[in-house]
Amino acid sequence: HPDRTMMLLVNPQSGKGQALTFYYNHVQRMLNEAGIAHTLIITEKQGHAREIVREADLTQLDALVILSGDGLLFEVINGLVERPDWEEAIQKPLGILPGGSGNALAASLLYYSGAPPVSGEDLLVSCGFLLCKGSVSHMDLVSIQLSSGPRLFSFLSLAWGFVADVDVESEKYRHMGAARFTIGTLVRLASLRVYKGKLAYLPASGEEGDLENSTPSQRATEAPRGPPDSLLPPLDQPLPGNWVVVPEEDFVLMLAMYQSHLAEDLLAAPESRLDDGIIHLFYVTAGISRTALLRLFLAMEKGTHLASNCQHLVHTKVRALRLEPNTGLKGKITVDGEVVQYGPVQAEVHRGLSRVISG
Ligand SMILES: Nc1ncnc2c1ncn2[C@@H]1O[C@H](COP(=O)(O)OP(=O)(O)OP(=O)(O)O)[C@@H](O)[C@H]1O
Repeated sequence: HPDRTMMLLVNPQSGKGQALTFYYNHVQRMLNEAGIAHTLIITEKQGHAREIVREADLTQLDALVILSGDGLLFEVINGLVERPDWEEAIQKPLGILPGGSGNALAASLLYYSGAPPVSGEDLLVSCGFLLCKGSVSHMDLVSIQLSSGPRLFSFLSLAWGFVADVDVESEKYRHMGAARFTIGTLVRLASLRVYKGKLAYLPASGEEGDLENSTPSQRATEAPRGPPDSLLPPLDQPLPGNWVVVPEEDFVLMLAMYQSHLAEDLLAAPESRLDDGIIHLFYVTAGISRTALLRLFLAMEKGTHLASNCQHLVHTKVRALRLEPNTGLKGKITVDGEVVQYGPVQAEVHRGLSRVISG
């Protein structure tokens, strides 16, 4: 009898297109030796994993594991939340084996475990060990409301401006693996620009309190999937008085992170923990020089960017935030690295809503 049974979803196209090779070279043997039975599912197209997870019988499974980039896990999480039994389904332990080009969650899990940082196939093997050890932790999810469409549940990041542009534009360098972000950053630096918008947040310190006379901020037409947002008024309504409005309206980037790593070699939020219930909000205001911005990104490899005392970089811990970009100007917003509708967006952290195998 196997000790555990898992569903393993593999995106053969992720990263440099080596995920299946990784499976046959490393993962299959590791799982067999650890007594973990697994059903291998090779995803065929975008949205496939989401469909499978929405319909799957989860009762016989101990975990859902993906061998891919962060994009596939985003689909799995949102597939779970869309189920009528979402409350139970979102508790199903998730596992991640890095096969993509970003692999931010995999790198974050290794970092939380205290092991020294590694990348590429070494990261895969290390994450394989964490998976086989099998201890499970809670993981924060952040609900994301856009001006239309259902809520999204995010485990990694919400980005606007420079970082979102690099994320999207560097897609074409995917075959380079993790180096894609370095190349993308250099290319974007050459055409550095300002993004205009309004940013506000609810600080993580002090009195939070749920919304008084809580107006449900989910649209009435939306199926009630996922926990309600208790800190956010509807997107078109004013914010409560305990929110902080950022005085500047000219930005180079906004990045909200809830894991430590933005990519394998980008330690963006060194203080972040899996289930601390905190969104690390970073923004860089306009006026920063190209050199200073480059220096920040280089420092991020070691996670020392916050010690650099850059006047244009602000870091604060929040429970919720709202961004209203000036939509007259072009720009991009990404959630866990996936592009979403450009326009007003707000987010609220749901502490420990999901569970992940963290070793
Ligand atoms: N067989 C497939 N062909 C094309 N796209 C797929 C396939 N299977 C899944 N996808 C989609 O590809 C997208 C990217 O996947 P994923 O994020 O896992 O890899 P990646 O982009 O290489 O990695 P990263 O997000 O780390 O950069 C996801 O939206 C996923 O749904």
